[in-house]
Amino acid sequence: MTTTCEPADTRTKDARTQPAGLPEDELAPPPEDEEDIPVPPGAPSALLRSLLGPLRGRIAAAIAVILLQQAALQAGPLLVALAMDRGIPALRDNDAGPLVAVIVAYLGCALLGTLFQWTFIRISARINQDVLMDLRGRIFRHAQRLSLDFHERYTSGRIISRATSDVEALRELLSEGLQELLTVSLSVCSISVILLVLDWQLGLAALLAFLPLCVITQSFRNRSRLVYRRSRTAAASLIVRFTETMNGIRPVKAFRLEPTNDAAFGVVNRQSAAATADSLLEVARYGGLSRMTANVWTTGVVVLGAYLVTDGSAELGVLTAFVLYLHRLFEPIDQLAMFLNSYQSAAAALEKIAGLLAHEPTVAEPADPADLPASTIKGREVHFEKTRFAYRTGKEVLPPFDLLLSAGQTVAVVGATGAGKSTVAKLLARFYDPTEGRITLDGVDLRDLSGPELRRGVVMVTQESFLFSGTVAENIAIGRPGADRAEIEEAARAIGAHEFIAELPDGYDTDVRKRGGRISAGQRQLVAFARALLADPAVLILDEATSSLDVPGEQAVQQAMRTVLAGRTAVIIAHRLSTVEIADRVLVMDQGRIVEDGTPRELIDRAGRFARLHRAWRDSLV
Ligand SMILES: Nc1ncnc2c1ncn2[C@@H]1O[C@H](COP(=O)(O)OP(=O)(O)OP(=O)(O)O)[C@@H](O)[C@H]1O
Repeated sequence: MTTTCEPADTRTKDARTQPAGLPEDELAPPPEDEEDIPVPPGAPSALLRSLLGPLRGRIAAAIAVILLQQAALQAGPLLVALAMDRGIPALRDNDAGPLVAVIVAYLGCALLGTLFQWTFIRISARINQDVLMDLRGRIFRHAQRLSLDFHERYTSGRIISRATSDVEALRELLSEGLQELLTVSLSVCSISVILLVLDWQLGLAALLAFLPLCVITQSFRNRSRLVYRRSRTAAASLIVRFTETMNGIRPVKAFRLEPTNDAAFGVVNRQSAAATADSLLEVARYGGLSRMTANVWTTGVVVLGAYLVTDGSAELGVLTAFVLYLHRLFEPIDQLAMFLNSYQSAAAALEKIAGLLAHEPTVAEPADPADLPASTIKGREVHFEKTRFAYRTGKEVLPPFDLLLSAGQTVAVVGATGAGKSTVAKLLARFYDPTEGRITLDGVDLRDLSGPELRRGVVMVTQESFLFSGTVAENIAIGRPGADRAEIEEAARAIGAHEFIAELPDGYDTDVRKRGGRISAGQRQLVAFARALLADPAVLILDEATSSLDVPGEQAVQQAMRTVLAGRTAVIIAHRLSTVEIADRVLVMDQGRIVEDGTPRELIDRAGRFARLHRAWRDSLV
């Protein structure tokens, strides 16, 4: 029933600006519905603040250490100037003292610089790890909290790309970019001050270079922002295509979809490559322009310096230090380009992560949860009161719908495909909330029940009987976390699953591997029933698998159903009419309405829709 609603074309105008050489329709970013998740203004910066806020102390320590490292580093050329203008003249007068002092100071600074650099890397590595761990945890927790309607349109691949490739973009910024930014800004500030102190005229002439450099940087930022957004979208599309294909590997094999998928993957792969190439082109353009500006400027300053030295208004040692400092001033421009590269990529990633984290679940936990009334019996009364429901994108599936199920009743719901059977079940399991009206459990609105209370109240066993990676025992224990081995085995025995589990290579400790590859569909259903039996809910919903089992398998499942349903209120979406025989009541649905309602016997005698279905089924058995 899971659908992926991909709007026809959500490309932005800018995203359609493609580089030459590849066909335009291929390079357009794949249609994505991410525009459906608006990013509230300020959300990315608020997220960043909330991530860095708790680490304020360590960040301050990192900045202090990098300041000290810069001081040690920038002292180098000053000491060279001192050696040339004071040390060497003193040596000519047979006084080696000043030169030796300068050499010792130079070596000391180099040693301290290395030490501070090492300390900074240690502190910043811990900050990075903490931020990334926190962020990954938040994405995982939030994605789990989000409602089913969200997951139906925001594919799992996209969530994975938020938690992997987007977090990776942030990691790059934090682990390399931030250090570069701190080093570059500190070295630019300290060198600027030194240059002005050494010679204010030359210093001013050198610093004027920042005017054209700022213009070039701003233009790079504006141009690259769009390219990086495109690049993040393309990276997500790659992961989406990958996960979708691997999740659907069985239909892929069954329909020999490999060539078609190869072609489709090739398109997103090329889109991603083109986006990355565009971003690198921007970096190269920025790096080239800024370096050329810096070189032209350095030449001009050296010419001016040479003139001042000839004029006698500057010393040669000062000009030498100036040239060394100028080299250091402009050298980090390449680093700045790399920083801006990681910054833009991380900003686009942070925007997408912030959008996901700001999205609130539509099926929310109640602020003031209510408890279910105490009951002496296992089952509870279920009441759909004037319930209407429409999926986010579609027409109304349930027109005003009223249904009362008494406690302990086993109800089978039948009807043509698309009649709304699963929708009724999913509303009762509170996967969605009704658009209008309410659904109550012993008179309490499902919306007022807390998560744990709802889990005790209603459990749904879905068609796929999904098994998580882990052992068979762990899969059964999902029904009641903390259940001991005896309880797990008791549930399996009651369901009739013990025999086949005992025959598995490691019995209950057999790893079912991904999607229970090692056990059959019927056995998977039995494990799912044992899980439900252990959960012991008041209301159990079974969305019966459509796959036809062999006769012994079907009988085993029928028997297991009787055990698991005993005493509780049960709703079975019945795809096999044999299942209906264990029901007290049958509902026939058509276009979201109940068109027949009665015991199986009554409906067969009434000669209506169910009777016709039943007759056809009986005839097919002979
Ligand atoms: N997630 C969804 N988003 C939008 N529309 C949906 C969604 N799930 C179901 N529908 C639509 O709601 C209607 C009822 O679907 P539902 O799955 O409840 O039918 P059903 O009786 O259970 O069918 P089946 O026997 O084939 O499982 C159908 O028209 C279907 O297309």
